[in-house]
Amino acid sequence: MRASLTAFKPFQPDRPLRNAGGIFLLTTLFYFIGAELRLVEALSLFWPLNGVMAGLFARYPWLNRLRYYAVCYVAMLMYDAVTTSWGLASVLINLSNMVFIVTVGLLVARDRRAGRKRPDPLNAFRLFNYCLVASLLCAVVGAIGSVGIDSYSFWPLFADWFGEQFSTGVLIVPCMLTVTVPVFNRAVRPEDLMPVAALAVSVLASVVIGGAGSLAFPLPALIWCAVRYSLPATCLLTFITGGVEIILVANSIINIAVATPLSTPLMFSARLGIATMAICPVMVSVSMAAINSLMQQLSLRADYDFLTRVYSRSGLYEALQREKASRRHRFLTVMLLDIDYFKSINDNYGHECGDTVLAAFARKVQEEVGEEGLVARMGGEEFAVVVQADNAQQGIALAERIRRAIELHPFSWRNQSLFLTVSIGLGSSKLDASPLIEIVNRLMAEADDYLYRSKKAGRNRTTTHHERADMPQGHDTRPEEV
Ligand SMILES: Nc1nc2c(ncn2[C@@H]2O[C@H](COP(=O)(O)OP(=O)(O)OP(=O)(O)O)[C@@H](O)[C@H]2O)c(=O)[nH]1
Repeated sequence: MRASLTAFKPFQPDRPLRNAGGIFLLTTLFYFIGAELRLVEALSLFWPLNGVMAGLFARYPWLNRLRYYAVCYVAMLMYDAVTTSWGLASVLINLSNMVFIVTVGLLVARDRRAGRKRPDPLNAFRLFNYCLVASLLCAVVGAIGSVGIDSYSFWPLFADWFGEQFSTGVLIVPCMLTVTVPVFNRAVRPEDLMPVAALAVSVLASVVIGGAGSLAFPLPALIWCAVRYSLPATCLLTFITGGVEIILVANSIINIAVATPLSTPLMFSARLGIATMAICPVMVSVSMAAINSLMQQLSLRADYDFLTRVYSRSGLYEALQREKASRRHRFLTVMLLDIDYFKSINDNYGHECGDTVLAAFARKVQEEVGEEGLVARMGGEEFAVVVQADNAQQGIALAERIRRAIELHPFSWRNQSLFLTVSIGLGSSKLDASPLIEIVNRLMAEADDYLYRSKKAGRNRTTTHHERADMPQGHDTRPEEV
């Protein structure tokens, strides 16, 4: 179910007709929703269309084409032609919607071209400013267009247009840019729902207590959501909270002016307050996303070797710490692998070739070891493999498999095939009650000793303390060498 939802892509660069159809349908749908929320004949209480379409054009940069904007505009005009008697005023009013959509769409597209894709706090703040600029421009055109069909003069209309566009834009555009199919990595626990519960309680408190300050009641709960949930979830919850607050204020269910009746300036102030509040959780959430991604990068950098993508020395010990509980087998084998005459690769083909070969070598070893063992780069051209097995022979057989695989593998470098060999020293023992790290350290020293012997005996071989009788069939019979 999730896979098919993820695979579904409503807009694609090479499907112009489908894109145009999608834009037409979405415009009509959100125009309908906005029109249904109209308090009076003229202006809507909550107008999601501009935020949704601006977010759509911002999310899919290839939609930033005159023809797609035209489809959107035509859909609005057609809706008005069928449902209102605004006549020519509709041309100007809908042009104001387009001003908002195009301004945000183009400004975000410009950001993308500048390579600012990552969710960082500055991007969130930039988005806030883009909505501000787009709302001001939209309000000028919208107020001029509305003067003829409304009893208000220009400035109250301008304030209404601006407040409405700005608040819905700030609430909806981040949502549109981040919305994804949710991923639940583990079962939802009751404590995971606490921030949402706190949010519901705080909105309820706004209704019960009332007054201008009550609009800010959900802020701490929203910040809690930002810390606990993902960026898309935070944007969605912020949007829902802001939208609900606007509707509750407009219907006097949240009474922010106990003594005076609801008027346009009051609504203007409420919308601005909600929009300003909305930026806080989004900024906290993007900060959290940036910190988490940095932490992940740092721990990856520490745990994995950057060049070869296998564990680093410290990463190996971290992984062993995690493995300590699972002793599924009786034996542990530690191998040290050292590429033979690696210096000559650097000397003959250059350091870049040496790096490429090291990465390919690590990949090949990892491929042979599979999921069963841990591969780490201990430094330079020396690697370690740690595997659990049912007996010592399994470890020896794996070492020989790796050695043969490397010997036969053509490492390619600029249309040439280079062949390498590897010397392996091996230590293995029964798993006893000692801590795993202690056993590994002991076996590592043993493996190092046998690696030295492999090198000394002529390289391209595996050496271990196991007697010939213990060795798998078909093996070399040199004493102490497999
Ligand atoms: N390209 C590249 N070379 C490295 C890296 N780390 C270590 N080396 C090189 O690996 C070479 C190791 O050389 P030696 O220790 O003399 O060993 P060897 O040439 O492999 O010979 P034996 O181990 O005795 O078979 C040195 O030339 C190092 O500069 C690396 O990250 N990238």
